[in-house]
Order: sequence, then C-alpha cells, then structure tokens
Amino acid sequence: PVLKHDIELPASVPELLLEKHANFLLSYGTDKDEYMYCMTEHMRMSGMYWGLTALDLMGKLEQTNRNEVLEFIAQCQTESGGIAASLQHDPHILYTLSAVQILCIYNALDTIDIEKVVKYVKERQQPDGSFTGDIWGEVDMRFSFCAVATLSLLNRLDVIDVDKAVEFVMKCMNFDGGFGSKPGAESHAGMIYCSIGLLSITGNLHLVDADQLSWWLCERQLPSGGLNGRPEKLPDVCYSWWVLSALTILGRLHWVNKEQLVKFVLACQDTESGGFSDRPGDIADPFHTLFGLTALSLLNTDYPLKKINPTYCMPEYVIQRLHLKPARLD
Ligand SMILES: COc1ccc(S(=O)(=O)N2Cc3cc(C#N)ccc3N(Cc3cncn3C)C[C@H]2Cc2ccccc2)cc1
Ligand SMILES: [Zn+2]
Repeated sequence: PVLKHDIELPASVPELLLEKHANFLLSYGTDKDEYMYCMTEHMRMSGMYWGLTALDLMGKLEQTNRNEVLEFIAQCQTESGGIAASLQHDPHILYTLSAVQILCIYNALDTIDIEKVVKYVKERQQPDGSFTGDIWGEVDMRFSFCAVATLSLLNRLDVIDVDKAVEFVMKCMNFDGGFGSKPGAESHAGMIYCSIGLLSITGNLHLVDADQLSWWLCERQLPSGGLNGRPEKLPDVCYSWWVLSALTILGRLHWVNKEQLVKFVLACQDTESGGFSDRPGDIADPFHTLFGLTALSLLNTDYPLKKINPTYCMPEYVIQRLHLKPARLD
C-alpha cells in the first residue's frame, strides 16, 4: 500500500480568527472539574506558558489574572529551588524554564527565590557537560537547552560550565547535519531547535554547517505546505515552530515556501472552539495554538501579532527588556 505522508488542504482556509483564539485560551482549563483541567495537571506550568505567550502575541495579556498566576508559581517552587508543573508535584527543569519564562513576560522575577532556582539548575549539570531533567537522572539534550535558557534569562550563565555544555550538544550532531536527544539518536526538528537555541544563546553558531542543516530543515516542507519533524512523518503545526525558529536563527527562513505554509497554518484553526490543532480537523489545544501563532509571527504576515523571539520563544519586547541579544546568522 502507498503510505500517506501528507494531507489534502481544504480548498479555502479561514482568515485568522484572533478573538476566537484569545477566548479559547482565556477559558481553557478554567473549569476545575473539566476533563482537560485534570488531564493537563502534570504539565500545568508549561500549559500556562503556552497560553500566556500566545495571548501576549495577540495583545491580550492584560485580560489574564496576573496575581493568580504569580501566586501559583510562588507556590510551585520547592525546597530544592526547582519549580514543579503544579502544586504538590516534583520539580523539573522543563517547568522551571516555563515558570521563569512566564515571570519574565509579567516582569515579575522577584516572585520566586532566584538564587535557589540558579542552584537547582546548576546541580543538574553532569561531568560530561550534559544536564538531567530532575533528581532522577534522565539526560536529554532538551534539558541542556532548558538549563541554558533559564540561566541566561536570569543572567546567571556564569554558574555552569558553558564550554562543556556546548561540547555535549555537538556530540549529539548527526552526519545529516541534524541533532538528536543524545549522542547517536536520530535527528529530530525539536532537538535541532534545542541545539541551535543553545548555540545561539552561547554564541557558538559557527560550530554548525548552516547550509546542510537548513537544507535538512527545508526538506520538512510537504506539498500541503505543512512541515513535519522527520522524514516520512505527517505535517504538524508545532513543527512550524521547531523548523522556522531554527531557520530564522540560521538566517535562511526565506528557504521555505511562506505562502503555502501560511495556508497550512490557517487550515489548522478550529473555527468552532477557537485555537489551533496539529492538523486540520483535529482537536485544538494551547500548545498548537501558540505554535500556530508563532509561525505567523515569524513569517512576517500582516496579521496584528507581536514579534516572537526565535531563540527563547518569547515576545521580542520581553527579550529586549532583559537586554538579551541571542546570536543569529545573517
Ligand atoms: C497527545 O497528548 C499529549 C501528548 C504529549 C504531551 S507532552 O509530553 O506534555 N508534550 C507537549 C504537548 C502539549 C499539548 C497540549 N496542550 C499537546 C501535545 C503535546 N505534545 C504531543 C504532540 C505534539 N504534536 C504532536 N504530538 C503528539 C508534545 C509533548 C512533548 C513536548 C513537551 C514540551 C515541549 C515540546 C514538546 C501532552 C499531551
Ligand atoms: Zn504537534
């Protein structure tokens, strides 16, 4: 049988339904006994980061309950200094980054004990330069990005061995120019974003072959206009982020077909509930809603969206307010 690796786009796609997306995010998971509220508890801090960043891009941050969010984050910081996804959960570097990102967007870093966060992240680094996600010891190159992004947002990169961190990331580079989660692991667009993001923050973009890597990234675009994360996979709107942000940092965003990709992204909107799903016709969620909007922001469409910073996946004005200048190739 012929394997289907792409989808058919509908003949016409809706315009950007900004108000519907804002309402979708503002009401998502508010009903405490609603199914999604319970199912997403294990990643609540990240879910809040996805929703708040998307709302800020749409200029709706003032419609959120800032004090309630800050109170929740303060309560999620644990004795270790690390921050958990939800109350009574264990701390993890993924949610520590999400919490710090939210606090930077709200300009409220004094909500938590910064010194203890810095100590928690520093303790994650291993002798080979890699990072564990929490005290249970799982190593993944995603956690290297989380550690470096978190510490750079706090202006405390001095506490880790940056050269060893970069050394580990480069061990994850494959012959196809891509990056995997560990040395020898298959190239994946999400891991390429994490490695290029870390190299952008630490000023080491000269270590990658920008042309070969950008070529692999552009190969992700399918006839439907959508992008997938690996060869032979279906397109998915969240890969728009992993691929476009890396291409932007590498200075080769113009290598993708912008018109076709914009059409694919608009087709992923749920015209009933609001929000974006991974592919046309699936259920919308905050994760894909953020990445649908960041794609339109990176692609310089005429829609009224704030600029997204490709390295931190945070609004550009926030990165400028922190006086951060992540490197990118021109
Ligand atoms: C299908 O139900 C799920 C499955 C997994 C997860 S997860 O492990 O927490 N996570 C985050 C995530 C959040 C949402 C939302 N809201 C939806 C999906 C999704 N995926 C799964 C996914 C995305 N594209 C296709 N797939 C199958 C990525 C995953 C891993 C990830 C975490 C952090 C940052 C980047 C990636 C959550 C829900
Ligand atoms: Zn996805």
